[in-house]
Amino acid sequence: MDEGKMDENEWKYHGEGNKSLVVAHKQRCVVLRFLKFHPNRNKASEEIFQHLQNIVDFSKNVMKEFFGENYVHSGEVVQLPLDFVKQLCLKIQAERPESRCDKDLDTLSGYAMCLPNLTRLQTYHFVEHRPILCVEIKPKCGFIPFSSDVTHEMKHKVCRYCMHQHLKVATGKWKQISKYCPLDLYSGNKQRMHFALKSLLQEAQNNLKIFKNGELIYGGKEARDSVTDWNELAHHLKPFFFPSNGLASGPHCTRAVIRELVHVLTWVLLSDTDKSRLGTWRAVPGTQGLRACEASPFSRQLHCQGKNTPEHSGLPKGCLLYKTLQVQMLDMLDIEGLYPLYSRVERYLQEFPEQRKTLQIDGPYNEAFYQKLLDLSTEDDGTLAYALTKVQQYRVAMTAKDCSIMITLSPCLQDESPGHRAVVPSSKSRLAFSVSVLDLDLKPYESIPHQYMLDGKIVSYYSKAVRAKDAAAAAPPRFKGNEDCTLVLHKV
Ligand SMILES: O=P(O)(O)O[C@@H]1[C@@H](OP(=O)(O)O)[C@H](OP(=O)(O)O)[C@H](O)[C@H](OP(=O)(O)O)[C@H]1OP(=O)(O)O
Ligand SMILES: Nc1ncnc2c1ncn2[C@@H]1O[C@H](COP(=O)(O)OP(=O)(O)OP(=O)(O)O)[C@@H](O)[C@H]1O
Repeated sequence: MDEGKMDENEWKYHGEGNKSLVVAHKQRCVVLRFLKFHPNRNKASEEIFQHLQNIVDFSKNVMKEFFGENYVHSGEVVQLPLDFVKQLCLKIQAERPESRCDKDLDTLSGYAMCLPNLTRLQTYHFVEHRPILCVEIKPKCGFIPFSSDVTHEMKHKVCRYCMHQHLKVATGKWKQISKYCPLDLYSGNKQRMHFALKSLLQEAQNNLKIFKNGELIYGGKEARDSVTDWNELAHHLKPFFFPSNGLASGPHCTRAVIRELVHVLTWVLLSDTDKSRLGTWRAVPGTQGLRACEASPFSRQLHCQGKNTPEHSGLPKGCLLYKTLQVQMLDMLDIEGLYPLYSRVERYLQEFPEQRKTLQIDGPYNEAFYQKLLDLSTEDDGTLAYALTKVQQYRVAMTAKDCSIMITLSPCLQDESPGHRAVVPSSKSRLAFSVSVLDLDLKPYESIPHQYMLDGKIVSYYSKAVRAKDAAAAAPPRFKGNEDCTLVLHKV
């Protein structure tokens, strides 16, 4: 990329999260990722450069080690002409979702990250002229805390995602509770994974997006605009999964296409595409914390039928879900066990603020930082060193709990050899695929008190909601439902 000759018309709005905004090049397979800030809270250019460089270093020196070379794309920091950034900001403003406009793109520093566009196969060159489908999944935390520091009994039964759903619906972030439960997706059991993926397709929230040829075609909508149109989706997907046969349109075709998509995604998610030496790295021995979640509709349905939830069938050790889960499990103490250790570090820093740098709170995220994360002991010897290691491991685990998995699929042309690319042996079409992980920015040290507060809020809201539901179920029949009420009114 020639940073000297940048034209905003060659770029288009691609997407954004809470902290960054992404634009994609119209011809080439690259994106620019800018930081966002609350209005009037812009930082010094040097600070922004350092922050972005830290993101790149953390990705290269830490996350690549944990996830494996193949899955992580670290990108590089680039300096852009300020005029280009300002024009780009104006050009894309109208396309930004309203709910994200509380923050503005950083137009003052001129720094951004340049990354491969992961919604296209990772060729990093010019756009390939063959259709490309990309499914982005933000799977969230895939285990139930196993720490003995957990005080809320509910946290041993119901996963955080399922509990959080209730609070999110109550606060209006989403319209309805999703049937998706991360524990089903991470179970490695095909039946449970199919259920999880179908649930994501029914209620995408911010956990599922589908792109076709780099354009968003499904998900990524705000609560008020989210309409699940499977017929339209199936129309987009049909050429990928049923390229030659003449499946008619209509509900039968829609179901067949969705089923095929779910099967292919499950196959890809379970495939071991990383041959790096780190395939067997484990945060926690055995299957600790991997039980089913009581709130998952899949488990509840089986429970009603008097059956047990099929246990996880075990994720293959090289697959991205397995690696993500292992990194998430660096959170061995849960926020309840971690918070007192954070307070220990915080007390030390209050007394010796100049030590912040030595302790590598804000980087550098180098080999030494990575090595310290490998100490998995949970014997608290009362030292600052122990507390610091657990705090840093927690930050890394939280990062893995919030990352996204990108799966790209593209049909192999007839008689074409896939070359170095892995292929889904789908019966209807041969699809070359690649898998990668994105949004691996280390969570800030400062977010720990917020995590602690939020955890309490999620559990107490959920417990209250469950109690209210139980009370309603136990109430005399005339208070039970609308029909009963109507009858009483008729009598009057
Ligand atoms: O706390 P959670 O689980 O709600 O996660 C936040 C995400 O909400 P979600 O529940 O996925 O809708 C949230 O996503 P949205 O902005 O809601 O799309 C962010 O990813 C946030 O991370 P950060 O503060 O921007 O670094 C996430 O915050 P962290 O907890 O990962 O810091
Ligand atoms: N390299 C990439 N290639 C293609 N699309 C990308 C890439 N990086 C980000 N995106 C898209 O942009 C969106 C926002 O990016 P990202 O998740 O990094 O933002 P964020 O603000 O850090 O997220 P969060 O809300 O989790 O903090 C992603 O969900 C994804 O759809």
